[in-house]
Parts: sequence; C-alpha cells; structure tokens
Amino acid sequence: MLVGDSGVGKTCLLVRFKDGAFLAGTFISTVGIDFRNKVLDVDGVKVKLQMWDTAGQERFRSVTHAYYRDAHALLLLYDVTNKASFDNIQAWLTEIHEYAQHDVALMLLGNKVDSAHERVVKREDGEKLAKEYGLPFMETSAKTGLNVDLAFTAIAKELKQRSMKAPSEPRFRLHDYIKREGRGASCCRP
Ligand SMILES: Nc1nc2c(ncn2[C@@H]2O[C@H](COP(=O)(O)OP(=O)(O)OP(=O)(O)O)[C@@H](O)[C@H]2O)c(=O)[nH]1
Repeated sequence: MLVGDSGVGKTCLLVRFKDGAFLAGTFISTVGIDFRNKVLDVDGVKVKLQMWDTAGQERFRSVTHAYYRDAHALLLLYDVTNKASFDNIQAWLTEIHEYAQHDVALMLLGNKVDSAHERVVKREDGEKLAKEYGLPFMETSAKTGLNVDLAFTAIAKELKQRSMKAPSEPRFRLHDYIKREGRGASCCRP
C-alpha cells in the first residue's frame, strides 16, 4: 500500500513500476483508493503484488484507514520538493502505528529527486529520519524511474521471505539489499 501526502507521486510511482511510464502533465488526485497488480519473478518464485494506491487528501483518510489492517507492506512517500510532505511523515507514522499490523514491512521513500533545482529536503534529512525510526530509505523518481523497481522488488523479496518461512534459506535482509543495489539509495538500521 502506498501512503503519503497528496501530490507526492504515489500514483506515478505505481504507474512507473507497473507500466514503465510517467504520467506527465495534469495532476489527477486519487479518489479514495485504487489498485493494480503485477506479477514478479523473485528468485525463481512468482510473487503477485497487489498494490493499493491511496488518496493522500485528508478527506479520504477514513477510507484509507480501513485498508491498513490488511496491508503486508507500506511504502511511505514524501516529496523532496515539498517540505510539508516531509514534516508530515511523523504524523503518517503515528497513523500507521495506530491502524496497520505491528509487523508491517515499511519503507520510506523521498520522491521527485529529478527536480534538483526545486529540492528543499536534503537527502541527509531523509536518512536521519529513517534512521530515527529504523526504516529502510531510498530516494526515487517516478519521472526517471530511479530506484522505482528496486523499491518494489525489495518489498517483494521481503514478503516472499516472510510467507515462505523456509528456515534453510538465508534470511533476506532488506536494509542490506537496498544498500547494495540502490543507486543513491541508503538504508538505516535502528
Ligand atoms: N518531477 C517529478 N514529478 C512527479 C514525480 N512523481 C510525480 N510527479 C508529479 O507530481 C504530481 C502528483 O503526482 P501523483 O502521482 O498523482 O500524486 P499522488 O501522491 O498520487 O497524489 P494523491 O492521489 O492526491 O494522493 C503530478 O503532477 C506528477 O506528474 C517525480 O518523480 N518527479
């Protein structure tokens, strides 16, 4: 499930991952909730991701609350060109702790890094916040595709590991994976 303020790029990130395209131009805000499926091959196993795109607007909050409970993973986004969206991350985390399962896989993403001139949230600020909460963190761009596949693949690997419960397999470590694979990605252990 993708969550975060309105306009941070949740729908665009999802469309980039699903279809490899970027929705440039008019911003059409999500109404309520929407979903898309994608089947991934994760180390030889087919993983079907059902990805829920939530509306960031406050007026739809009660709708999205109902979906947290069933989410296995959450991508929490802010927009690096919008300070308020970053400042609101703590409020989103409070909401997540209230409504989501306590062991939900959670990742923090700072989106729109292609807009270098408009950036107001430094990468280090994202890293610091992620470290504070023990979250894996990456900067992404739905426009260029930077780290988009990586974010979803890392989550898919984590979910596959959790559902297979194969003790013989080496434990998948999401933090280490994104640190190794990410372009400009970083991770922060608690
Ligand atoms: N430059 C740039 N623009 C982006 C990026 N991702 C999204 N946008 C733009 O940001 C605006 C909002 O994108 P959406 O994906 O609709 O935002 P959202 O988070 O789904 O918004 P809500 O549905 O209201 O919650 C659109 O005009 C997009 O074109 C990105 O990575 N880079």
